[in-house]
Amino acid sequence: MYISILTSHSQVHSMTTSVPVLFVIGCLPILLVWFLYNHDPNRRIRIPPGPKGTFFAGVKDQLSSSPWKVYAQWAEHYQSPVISFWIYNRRTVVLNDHESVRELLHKRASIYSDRPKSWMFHELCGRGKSVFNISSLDSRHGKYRRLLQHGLSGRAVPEYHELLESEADVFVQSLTREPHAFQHHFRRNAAAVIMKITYGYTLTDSDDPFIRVAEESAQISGWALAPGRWMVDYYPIVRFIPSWFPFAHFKRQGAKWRKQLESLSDVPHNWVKKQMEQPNFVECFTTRLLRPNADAEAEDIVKWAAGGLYAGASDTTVSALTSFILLMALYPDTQKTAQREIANICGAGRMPSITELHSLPYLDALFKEVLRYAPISNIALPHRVVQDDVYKSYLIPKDSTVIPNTWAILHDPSLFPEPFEFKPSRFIDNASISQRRHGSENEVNPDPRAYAFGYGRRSCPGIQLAEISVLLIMSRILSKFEVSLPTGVCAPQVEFTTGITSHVKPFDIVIRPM
Ligand code: HEM
Repeated sequence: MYISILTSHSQVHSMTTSVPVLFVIGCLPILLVWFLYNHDPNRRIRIPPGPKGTFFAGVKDQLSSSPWKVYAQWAEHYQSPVISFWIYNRRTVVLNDHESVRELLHKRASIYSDRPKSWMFHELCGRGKSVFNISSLDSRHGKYRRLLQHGLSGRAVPEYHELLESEADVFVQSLTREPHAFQHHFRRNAAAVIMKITYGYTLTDSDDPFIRVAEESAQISGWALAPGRWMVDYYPIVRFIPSWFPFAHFKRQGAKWRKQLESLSDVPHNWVKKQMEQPNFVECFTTRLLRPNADAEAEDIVKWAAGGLYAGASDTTVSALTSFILLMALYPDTQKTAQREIANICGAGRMPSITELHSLPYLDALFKEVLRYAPISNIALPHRVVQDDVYKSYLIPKDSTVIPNTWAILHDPSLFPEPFEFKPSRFIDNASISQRRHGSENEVNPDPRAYAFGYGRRSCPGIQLAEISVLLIMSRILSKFEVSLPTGVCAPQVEFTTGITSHVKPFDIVIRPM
């Protein structure tokens, strides 16, 4: 009976049209609940807001030479410190405030400490194992960190005091002879210290063959890592194009750079091994770790960890010291206050020893203000999140590149009142230095080192060495030289270079021995 009713054509027709209608009507309450749920701004989990960009390139063409400023403007525009957008096919999330950075990069470091993959640099150039680029999921990452922390820890750094002091003396002599070449002297000082610590190698002159090797590697790495330059970084499928193919220039270039980088990184390592065959070789980071019968893997780990030291140290302290000396010319009162403090504590005309540096609170504040005002790494290095995560009402999708906007944090007026003023006294006025070091969340003028040296499991392992090296050279300059603008020259606008490490753009200054 039931079947016979259904076989009637008209009845079948009316049934087939009414079923979907009934279905939709039945679903309406569910759809309504879904709509309300998803459009309730308090409950909806959504991707952080941000500009859409174009279909192919995303926002790539909207990023100026100072992307950190653009990110900060977008954060203001979208009224959200966490913003997101596409650069080509890569989801990028920028953290513009200290709260999101602390919560995600520090507290959830186990999932936010990976690096985004650069197919050109990591795979084609074979640099995926480098300290800076290795994946946090690779067991080598932890091994590198342990070796570096051991060689650069608070206990290890005092072993380098003698070296730092004697190289600081060389620096003072060079600056007295050629004051205009101050940047060159900063660079030589940084290289001499790190080459001795890492390889036990004594620098000959500025045209030293080891320095040339290191600079060449850094230059090639810069080209291979240039954001937006290599299509293979965004569309990795193209890596399968054969090298002979007319449009496969990137593959031929990658293979060439791979060979060059391999032989360059072997130069200092093989030199140390040769030294170790001599009875009186100089002890250093590499010799302490190389065991006589170490297997190839263990030796390779030491080689890469040592390579990370030069890469980390060669340009960063140079940037801090360049900013410092230029700012001294612009802020003579600050310079005088720091000079008075040194004269009071160490005696007029005497240069502080390394152990005296900790009794100079104004110098310490000056160092912090240089790091804050002119961050060396405005956007640190990019991190990658390895799984989907939810922060407040935002979904941070797995594989997003996560960029901490250190510049925005260090210029946030709620953290650092009058952020564009250069004012070292901000770190002395309210509380003692020790209280600030691990300050509370809502503190005003917190210690900028918590941001300037990066985040989570990727934070800079060289912080202690960097700090003492920079403070020492600053103190030598302040106690032996007077820095000023040339007579009759108005104070120039402070501008910054772009790149992984940022510098204050040089302008004319006069450096006179006192
Ligand atoms: C004032 C000087 C310095 C500053 C401001 C600085 C800052 C930084 C920053 C921002 C990062 C990236 C952190 C992140 O990804 O979150 C970093 C990483 C690193 N730095 Fe430094 N650094 C300085 C000096 C040094 C020195 C002297 C060394 C070595 C002796 C060094 C070795 C490294 C290494 C090996 C890494 C890579 C860490 C990793 O990816 O696991 N840095 N540094």
